[in-house]
Amino acid sequence: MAALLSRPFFISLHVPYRQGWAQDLVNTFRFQPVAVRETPWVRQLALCRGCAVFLLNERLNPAPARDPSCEFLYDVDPRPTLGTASNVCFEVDDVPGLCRQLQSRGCSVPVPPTEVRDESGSVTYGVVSSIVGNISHTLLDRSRYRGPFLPGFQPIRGAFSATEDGIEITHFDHITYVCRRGGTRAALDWYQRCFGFRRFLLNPQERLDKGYVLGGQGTGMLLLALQSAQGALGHGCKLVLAESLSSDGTNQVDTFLEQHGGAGIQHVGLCTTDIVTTTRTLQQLGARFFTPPVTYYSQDGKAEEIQGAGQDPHTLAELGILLDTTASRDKGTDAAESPSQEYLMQIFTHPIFAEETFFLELIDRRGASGFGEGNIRALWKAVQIYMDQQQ
Ligand SMILES: O=C(O)C(=O)Cc1ccc(O)cc1
Repeated sequence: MAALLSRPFFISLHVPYRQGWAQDLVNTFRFQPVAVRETPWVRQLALCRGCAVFLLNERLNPAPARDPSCEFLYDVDPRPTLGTASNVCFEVDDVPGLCRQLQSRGCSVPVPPTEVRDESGSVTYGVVSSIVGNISHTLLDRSRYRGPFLPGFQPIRGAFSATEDGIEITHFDHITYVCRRGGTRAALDWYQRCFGFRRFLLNPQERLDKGYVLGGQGTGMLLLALQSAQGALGHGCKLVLAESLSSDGTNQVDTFLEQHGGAGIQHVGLCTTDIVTTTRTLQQLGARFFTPPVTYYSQDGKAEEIQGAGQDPHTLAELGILLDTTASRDKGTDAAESPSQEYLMQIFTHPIFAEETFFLELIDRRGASGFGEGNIRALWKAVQIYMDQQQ
């Protein structure tokens, strides 16, 4: 029996010491610090917005010995020389059973099932390595724990009130991986076989055997999408796998591989219920977003498409928000044309670390559970323009 995985409980970021990323997530994106674990060697800070939790990990001092206080709890150390998002934690019922099953399928389990407890109860976790780059998955059973976060962490109270500050972020919508060339199929098979994820079509144009190919052969990228078995209920996890098809190595996927030093998590989609207000507030706080090419809003029928969806083309153009009505509702692998009132809106931040690697996305789904072909093309072009300007 494959595991039934729900939305990630947390996504772990590992950052070099004193680079200020925690401050950025708190001051610019208004993630709230909820719990901290600090030893002389490591600092782990849980930052939360709605149900989206980032665990920000910093090594303060080189580990002198194999002692638990030198290690990151609920994770493995990817030993980064640069910022990286490397762990996605899923809550599961039976950690020992799932770890045994994964091991019998040939998976590496760097942290075997381990119990951690404090006065509020106990949790069991294990960590399994993904076959994609530096990614690992923490499998966690919190059912016996009553504390606010996890044992080993101290709660932080009253940092600021996250209510009614104009930022409506509810949960992680999807996680997009960049795979090495030729690696997406193997990643697809691994997540299907080991975690019971199911393939879904990004939009009605995608062919099941080919995947979604963006741009011409030799220039673009290949995308494949998966969702966890609970995805159909709207509480699962969506994964998007991207691979470069370019022959000259100058696109955003190749740039990620080069600057990240291999495959890994490229971006995380944060679900919002009000993308216009949230984007405006975040821009005022200093967040920087990719602006789509000017031709995006003037292309044939775009203004009508936006108006038909009940949105204002001027507002979306002013903020740089993309809107797409081609993203299909979840119909498994037999996606059909979706009614026009279903649509989604997206906007992508600039990379949040010093390198052109990891970024965030805001996504506002209005009935559409796929991904917008026009939006992905627009992001692709916007990033190409930005990268050309950086050179
Ligand atoms: O639209 C999304 O959120 C995706 O996840 C698709 C995607 C994948 C890779 C890119 O470099 C850009 C867009």
